[in-house]
Amino acid sequence: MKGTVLDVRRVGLRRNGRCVLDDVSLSIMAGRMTGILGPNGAGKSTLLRVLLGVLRPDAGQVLLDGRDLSQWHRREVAHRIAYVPQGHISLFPYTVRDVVALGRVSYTPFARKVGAEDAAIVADALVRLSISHLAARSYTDLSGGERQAVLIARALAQGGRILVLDEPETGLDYGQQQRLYALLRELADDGYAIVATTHDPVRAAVAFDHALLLRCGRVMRDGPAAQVLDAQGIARLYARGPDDECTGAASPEEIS
Ligand SMILES: Nc1ncnc2c1ncn2[C@@H]1O[C@H](COP(=O)(O)OP(=O)(O)OP(=O)(O)O)[C@@H](O)[C@H]1O
Repeated sequence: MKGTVLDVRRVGLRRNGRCVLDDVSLSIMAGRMTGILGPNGAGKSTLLRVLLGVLRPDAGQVLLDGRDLSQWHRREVAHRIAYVPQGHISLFPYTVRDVVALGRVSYTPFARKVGAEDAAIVADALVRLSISHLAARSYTDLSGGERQAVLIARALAQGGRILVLDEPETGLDYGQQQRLYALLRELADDGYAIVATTHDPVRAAVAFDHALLLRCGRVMRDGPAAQVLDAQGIARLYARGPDDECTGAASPEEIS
């Protein structure tokens, strides 16, 4: 499909003998914000790890720019896909500039210091996130929202055009969430492919272009966010039911 940068095709994955993803397909497209939603244990984080190439599917495949993800060198993947973890707290009091510079590690030969070009890229990322004033501050002293901005700056400095975020709004107040989603929209409008898990279906219906609803490792719905996350879709996604223990799964439903 035109604009597809990551193509998840009928992926299945077992962990410790348990099926955690079953026949999951999803197209991640440039310029689009894709949300992955589902109850606890639905397989959202597992799917993100498959997208990042950290977990390899047992069935199906993931194509990055048309080539199987497992065939790419890790460094090449790092230059294309950046991960923004959830509520990350560093144990070391690195400065904000140093944390963002970690995005350049895969470009820097071993033991070489960050060069002038890397420093300029780091500075640009700080400007983009409006956090240049924090550059010399210790990352460990920042608020949750500031840390989130730093991690997104690090992802931008990494140079990839695919951003994968794990529950990015966690711990942010309403205003910070609004600003976060406005920023992600700006990035998508600039051509970035944004893919994020979230536990907020009401916001996701408005903020995302596309949504994949997972239940028990299977796709329950997949389509335009506002359509799949209507009242009925949300109710079905989070309803208690016989598949609460994930012994069965809802039938997939295509919405276009
Ligand atoms: N290493 C593992 N071994 C066995 N089962 C696992 C392993 N990792 C994850 N699982 C199971 O896979 C299922 C999906 O987990 P996952 O973390 O992807 O869910 P999630 O949708 O991200 O949940 P949450 O919303 O709670 O973060 C869960 O039932 C989990 O217990």
